[in-house]
Order: sequence, then C-alpha cells, then structure tokens
Amino acid sequence: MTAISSLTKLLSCMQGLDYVLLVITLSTLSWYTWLYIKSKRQSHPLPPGPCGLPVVGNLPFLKPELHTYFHGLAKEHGPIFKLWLGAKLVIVVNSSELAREILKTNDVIFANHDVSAVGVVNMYGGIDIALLPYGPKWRMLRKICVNRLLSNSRMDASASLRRVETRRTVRYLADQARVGSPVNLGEIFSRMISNVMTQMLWGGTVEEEEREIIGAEFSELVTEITDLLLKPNVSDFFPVLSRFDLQGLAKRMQGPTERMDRLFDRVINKHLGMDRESEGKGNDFLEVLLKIKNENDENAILDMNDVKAMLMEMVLAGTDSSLHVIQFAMAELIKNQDIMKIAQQEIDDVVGKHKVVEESHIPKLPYILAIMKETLRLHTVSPLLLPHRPSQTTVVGGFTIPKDSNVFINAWAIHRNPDVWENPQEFNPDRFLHKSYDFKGNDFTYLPFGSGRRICAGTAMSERAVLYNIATLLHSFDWELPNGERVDIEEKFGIALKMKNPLVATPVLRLSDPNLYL
Ligand code: HEM
Repeated sequence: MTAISSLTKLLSCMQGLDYVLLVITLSTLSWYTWLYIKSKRQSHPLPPGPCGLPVVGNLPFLKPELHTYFHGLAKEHGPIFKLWLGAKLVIVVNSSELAREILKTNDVIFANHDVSAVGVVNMYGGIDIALLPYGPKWRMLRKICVNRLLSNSRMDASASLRRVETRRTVRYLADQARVGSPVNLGEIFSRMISNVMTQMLWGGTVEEEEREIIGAEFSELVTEITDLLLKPNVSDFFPVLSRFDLQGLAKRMQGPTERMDRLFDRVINKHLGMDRESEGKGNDFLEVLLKIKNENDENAILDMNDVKAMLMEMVLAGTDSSLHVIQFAMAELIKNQDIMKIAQQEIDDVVGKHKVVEESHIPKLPYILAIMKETLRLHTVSPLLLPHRPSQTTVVGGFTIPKDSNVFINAWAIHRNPDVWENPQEFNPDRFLHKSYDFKGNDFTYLPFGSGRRICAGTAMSERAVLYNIATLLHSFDWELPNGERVDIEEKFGIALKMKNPLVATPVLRLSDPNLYL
C-alpha cells in the first residue's frame, strides 16, 4: 500500500478530525509558498522534478521499489531532482559527481542524518550514532564504536565468538547434505547472523542455554521494531503534526522498546553479577561498553542509556545488511557456477581440504573479497545510503538545496552507470581484481558504505562476517539447485535491500574428513 493510500484510509476513518486536515493543508501550502518565493529570489533554482498534487505533493505516485523508481525519474529529470513528500522536500542525487559535491566538498554541511519520528522512540530519544546530529556527542560515540568496539584488534579478540555460530551452521547444513535435503538459505543465514550478533553483544556474558532463550526473544523484538520503522508515517511527511502521532506508531513503538529495555537490563545485571575471574574474558560489546562507562574518562562519558542505544544500534545497523550481502552473493554464485569454482579453488589453495576456514585466512583470499565488492555494487544493500539533512542552504550542481531538506544519494544507480561500469548488469568479480576500489568511499563511483564523516561505522566487522561466512560456505559445500528450480535474484526495497523470493539450494559435502563438519 502506498503511503498516501494508508494516509487517506487513516484520515477517512477518523471522525471529527477535519481540523487536522485543515492544519495539514494550511501549513503545507504556506510551507510550499514560502519555499517557492525564497527559491525565486535565489539565483539558483530548486532542482527540477515531477509535478505533484496540492498538499500531498508526489506521495501518491511513489513506488515501493524506491531505488528503481528514483533511477527512472533521473532519466526524465536529470541527475538531481526533487520530490515533495507531504511537506517534506526530498532531493535525489544519481551521479558520482554530485555525490562528491555533497559527501566531500560540502561534507560538514551534509553531516546530519534525517531523524524519523518513530526512530527517536526506539533509540532512547535519538542518542545513537546514526541519529545524533554532527557534534561532540556523535564524535565521542563514533570514536568509541570504531576504535573500541569494532577495531581490528577487538575483532581479532572476538573471532571465537563468531566462529561458534558459523560452525553450528556448517553442522546443520552437513546434516541436510547427508540426506540431500534442500534448504532455505535466507532463513539459515538470518538465524546465523542474528546469533553471531547476539554473540558479539553478550556472548561472553550469557551461557549458551540462556543465550538461546534470550536470543529468541531478542529476534522477535528486533523484527517488531524493524516492521514499525518501515511503516510510512504521517508524522514524517508533516512534521508539524508529529506531536499528534496520528497513526499511533510512536505509541506502538513504546511496547517493544520497553521490552527490549528490560531485556538489556536482564543481561546487564547478569554481567554486573559476574565474578571477577569471568570478567575480562568475554570480549563482547557489553563488557567493553560497561568498562568504558566505569572508566570515568572525560573523553568517553557513557550513561546506561548510551550503552543500551549502542547495543541496539549495532543490531539494527549490522544484522540485516550483512545477512543480505551473504544471501545475494550466494545467489549469484549458485547462478554462476563457473565463478563459484574459481572461488573454491582459491580457498582450497589457501586453506587446503584438510582444515576449516578461519578468519585469519581472509587477507589471503582476494577473489572472495572481489565477490563481496561485486555483490555490493550490483545489489547495493543500502541503495540510497541514509538520508542526509543539510544544516544550511547550499548550492549543488547549480541547484539550491534548502536547509533541512532530505537528501538521498542513489548509490544503487551510480553502481550501474554504464559510463563507468562495463556491462553493469553482469555479475563479474574480476572487475575488482586489478582496481583499487575499497570500502572507504574515496571513489564516488563506488559507495556501498557511503562516504565522508557519516560513512558506515561497521565496515571492518561486516567485511569479516561476510567474507568468513561466504568462504566457509563455499569451502565446505558445493551448491545445487533442486530439480527444475532456477535462481531468481529480484530485489526488494526496504531498510536494507533484500531478495524478493527465497533462495533454496541443496548443499553437497565437498570435504572427505567428517571432523571438518563438527
Ligand atoms: C554489509 C554490511 C553493511 C553495509 C552495506 C552498511 C552500509 C551503511 C551505510 C550506507 C550507511 C550510511 C552512510 C551514509 O549516511 O552516508 C551506514 C551507516 C552506519 N552503519 Fe553500516 N553497513 C553495514 C554493516 C554495518 C555493521 C555490521 C555495523 C555495526 C555493527 C554498522 C554500523 C553503522 C552505523 C553505526 C552507521 C551510522 C554512522 C554515522 O551516522 O556516523 N553497519 N552503513
């Protein structure tokens, strides 16, 4: 259902809310008029864009697959265009040159993300890294996240926590392989990555049996929260009305948020009750964050809500994105068996067939890295990055971008530009083998993790999780399609881009030593 049909339905079933419509109409019209007069006075106009309707603007015409819809609009209106979503002005940028102007030339001006009305509720008032405005608190939290939680040395120290879950998945897949049973890879990867994430959060604190119980409750809450975050919200299109919470979404978010808060309390109390001997051995995020909280370092001041918001953020930012990259990569490899064979040969050469893959092998597997890069190019899981919000009115590409508008960078479209990428629709990891593309966002034709100050804080962790798991799945198994099936790699837009249809394949054991499947 489009945002506007849900909006219309909602408003029509609310008796006595005529005044609400009146407020929407008047405030939106005055807002449009003000911006129109202002842009007329400026020498640089607003970007072009499709015509919309009064009050609701372009909302009724939005298509669910926003990345391809925006790509289509760029062909009509040029590399930068505007849309009105209710009272919100959205600017979409579809070229690497303009992305550079925003994320490099004007990096500081565009260094805020847009904050959704519901996001604030589930993030303790918006105190997490992605939602905080650019400033001292954001800088402090980001430093803690990158240098203390997700640094290479911390990742090395916590490798055993991630290994447990990958080996558990291999055991399960081996059982299925022995009976020739096809598996739904999306479901398996989802369980695996979500368990890897809970291991990283508090794997050193909570014992295995209890961890499974807490993990199940946790996954349920994450799904509830993600579903609510995805719902189109009148409060976001008409911020002046957000205090009325017309759809009740902010109120509904309070339930799962409070339950999640209690779950965090349970685990934190458990950690606080641990004896000194067990402490310090965990290497999980919770332990690191509580240590920082108790250090009283004036450069890293955390209260308990900061700790909880950080835990929540790691899950929401890190789980789905990594899971979908692994799934898209495996789908492409199952479809392109010749590429899969090259990858398996590389792993065999480095690891051999008498050992299992370890994270320490990753730097020696350039072809697997090229597979990850190509997957993120073709199936950019964060296709529009996060919406950026300029802190002052700025000119980009000769057009005015007003303060507080929402700016989307269509990285998905940039990654498929035929002027830059030869045969852009083709899955071809070779294109990354001899080029210097990395995940740091220095080249604006390749931006899977964004660029500039707000570039993804979790690249180091996602590289490890994605590469280690893909290498393990390819080393341990061949992958076949059930009879008559074919791989369908259609994409579905969401908080993270995912596969529209399930990926079902049959694992076939490739290593002769049964101990390598334990
Ligand atoms: C393959 C997996 C991932 C992809 C493709 C990805 C992509 C992105 C993108 C595109 C952004 C927004 C950049 C911008 O606004 O320009 C972002 C932000 C962020 N990501 Fe990731 N991400 C991934 C995994 C992770 C993981 C595993 C974590 C942490 C555990 C993480 C934590 C964050 C955080 C905290 C931000 C907000 C940064 C800020 O506002 O300063 N991400 N990510």
